[in-house]
Amino acid sequence: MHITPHQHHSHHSWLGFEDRRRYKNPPRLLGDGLTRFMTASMATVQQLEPMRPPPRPQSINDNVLVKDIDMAMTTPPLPHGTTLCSSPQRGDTRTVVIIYGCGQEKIVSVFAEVLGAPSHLKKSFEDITPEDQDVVIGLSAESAKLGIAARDKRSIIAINAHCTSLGMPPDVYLSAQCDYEFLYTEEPFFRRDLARFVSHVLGQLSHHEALMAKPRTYFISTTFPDVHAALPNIDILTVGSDAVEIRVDLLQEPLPNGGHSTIPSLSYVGEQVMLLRQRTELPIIFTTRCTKENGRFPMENPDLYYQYLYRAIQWGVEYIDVELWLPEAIRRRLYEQRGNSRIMSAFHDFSGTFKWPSRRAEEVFLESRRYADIVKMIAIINDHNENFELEYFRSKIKAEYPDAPPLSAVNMGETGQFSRTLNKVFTPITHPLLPIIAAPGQMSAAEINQALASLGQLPKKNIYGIISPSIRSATPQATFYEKCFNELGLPHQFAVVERQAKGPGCIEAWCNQKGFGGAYLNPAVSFTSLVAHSTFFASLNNGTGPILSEAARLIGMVDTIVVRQNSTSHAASGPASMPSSPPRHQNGESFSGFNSTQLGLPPNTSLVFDNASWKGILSTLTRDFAPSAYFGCAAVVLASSADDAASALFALKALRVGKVYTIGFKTPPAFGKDLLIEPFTSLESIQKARTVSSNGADVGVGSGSPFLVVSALGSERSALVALLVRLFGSRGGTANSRKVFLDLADRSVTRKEDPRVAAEQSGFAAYGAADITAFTTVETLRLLVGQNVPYSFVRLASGRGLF
Ligand SMILES: O=C1C[C@@](O)(C(=O)O)C[C@@H](O)[C@@H]1O
Repeated sequence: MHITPHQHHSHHSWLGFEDRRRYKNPPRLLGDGLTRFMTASMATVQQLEPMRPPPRPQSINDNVLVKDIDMAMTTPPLPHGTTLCSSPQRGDTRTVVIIYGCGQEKIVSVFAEVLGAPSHLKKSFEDITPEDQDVVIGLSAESAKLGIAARDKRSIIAINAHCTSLGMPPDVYLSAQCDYEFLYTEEPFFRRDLARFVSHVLGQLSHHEALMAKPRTYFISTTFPDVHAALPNIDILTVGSDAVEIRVDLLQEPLPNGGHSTIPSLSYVGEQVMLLRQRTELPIIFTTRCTKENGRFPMENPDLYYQYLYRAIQWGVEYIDVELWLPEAIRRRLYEQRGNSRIMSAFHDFSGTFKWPSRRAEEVFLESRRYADIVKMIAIINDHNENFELEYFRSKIKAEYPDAPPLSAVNMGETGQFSRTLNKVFTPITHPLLPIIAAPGQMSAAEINQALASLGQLPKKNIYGIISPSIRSATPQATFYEKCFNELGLPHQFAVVERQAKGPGCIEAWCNQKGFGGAYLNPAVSFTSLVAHSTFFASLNNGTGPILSEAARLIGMVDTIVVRQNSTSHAASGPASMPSSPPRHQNGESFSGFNSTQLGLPPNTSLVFDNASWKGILSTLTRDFAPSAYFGCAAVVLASSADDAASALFALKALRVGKVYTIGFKTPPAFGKDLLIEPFTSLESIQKARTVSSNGADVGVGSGSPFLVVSALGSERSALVALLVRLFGSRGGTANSRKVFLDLADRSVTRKEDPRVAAEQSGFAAYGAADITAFTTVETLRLLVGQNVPYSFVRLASGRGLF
């Protein structure tokens, strides 16, 4: 989404008269350019708040925050589960020890940089002291072997980093002894794979809770004998999937004699998992399906399953499929040792005699749930009615065991396909581009959606991109959304429409239609202005107004409007025709006084006002860095209004940054309470922040020279942004001091200086609007149509320019 900085009408000056005199001769170091900006911006930048004693930052999970917010209107809180994003956690705080191979010590500093910690090479485990807690320690594989078994596991987490490009498998002893193992290639090196791995194994990021909160989740069962074959099409294959299953039992490791081994070796499987993870951001499901359950893994030796499945946990695979027939001791061990991975218990019955309404079915469930985060039960049936028996079983389980792990249950074969359209948790899907289907009756995401649509379960809706007339080229966005709907088999229609301030083209008019299926707003609109003049929005939910997500509530800006059914009754399912303009009220002119039951939007429907941009920002920031790189750090946010800065501030709050210096806008009241915000009031204050040492007395409250610079200033301020970025850049520019610059403004239209170039020259990793837009689109589609369209597909399908 393009972020267009607002026009300001404020004539307040940034610095008071006193200050102006004081900075007539600003400190030399800061240079003339900045001085010119400060003088020039005096006329346009809003007055900064006087400094107040900053409160201590609070956790994003503190519900207290929400209660404190004064909103113009009280809105019902969003029920649990609407936030699709899990917030970053502090996670494992043990000393991270990276074991590196011969000549590979540089991987230690990459780990350190991703984690935002210093690194230090040491000679042995015994040399590690309690002072090293926040340091990433590197040990060579040779020296690590000597002490790894005896290390203090309470204070040390050992990661064996092995470069597969060197042609040797990892050392068997080290693999077995370490806590985790990171397999990587040198050329190309995928830093985002490392960031994802380490964020997962240290428990800083987890997608499981967010996935389980989604109304429906799917995973694609890949059936390739070699993952290489999947890679060219992986972006298309994974549209609509929330996870990718690697069927380890179907992998065929080539042997020198031209044949292939019955069981692929651990080192081959490790490489295959690495390859897949390098190319997809989706969580991976690691499956060793046995011969009795339609797989190829032999069953004579259950310990073999333990070896492979435990190794998958060490590789940081997100989901581990553990078959129920395995001895209890193995299932228990894997469950206990799963770390941040999740166990998917799996049960398949191919006998044709399995009955859902039986004591046995319930026993299977009860046994499965003992060591599971998700229970999967799959059977062959003979009669269509057995699909209804499964639905009865599903609802009974939900009612009788409300605290049990989610149940994923489908029937196989053509007769069972109906159940694949009804299952909501991790429905296995296939894709026409796969060599074989993984199980009889498997359907693709498009087939499931088409089936739901023809059964009236997925009514055709109108989904809008509501843009302001200033936004460029609406057509490519429409093409992109159409492509996605088409790929997913969704019946919806999409149109980009321009919003007017009032009358038939105003936002509420687009929303108040029978066939309204949701909208994104570009640019975002403030919650207060949306509801202040709208009797329609105010009339929703029996007069309590639209539901507001926690993000939208705090940010105050709405960029996504989601339609939600209030009760179990289904929406009117007749096909909605796409109007060229919203329906007019009878008297044509005024919308005041219309009520949602007469016009358009069906009764029992709520609208959820949400914000997807902050999630786009968070995903961009955590693509190449683990959340800990930001915890407690100082950040600088440049914007010409609080509205432009609010999504970024929310993302920074989620990342628990320590302190935020602001330039150009007034601290939004909602954030003043839970982020430590300090407006730059003078050149001197900038200078001071630049030079604060991170070893200073206030380490831990986010002081130290800023690690992150976020700019929401538009193209007309490019030169200024570049100047500020240089100012905060690392002087030495060593690998470990790489900082992050995030440019929220769309610069593709101007030829002005791109501040990202200046940022990269000054030791920053720089990200621009295209990245944030793509990540935001992922979130928007999840919110609007409940489907996961991976970032890589968004980038691919939207063309180079991204809309
Ligand atoms: O467990 C399952 C479900 C499945 O068997 C199916 O029926 O679609 C396909 C398998 O790949 C997967 O592991």
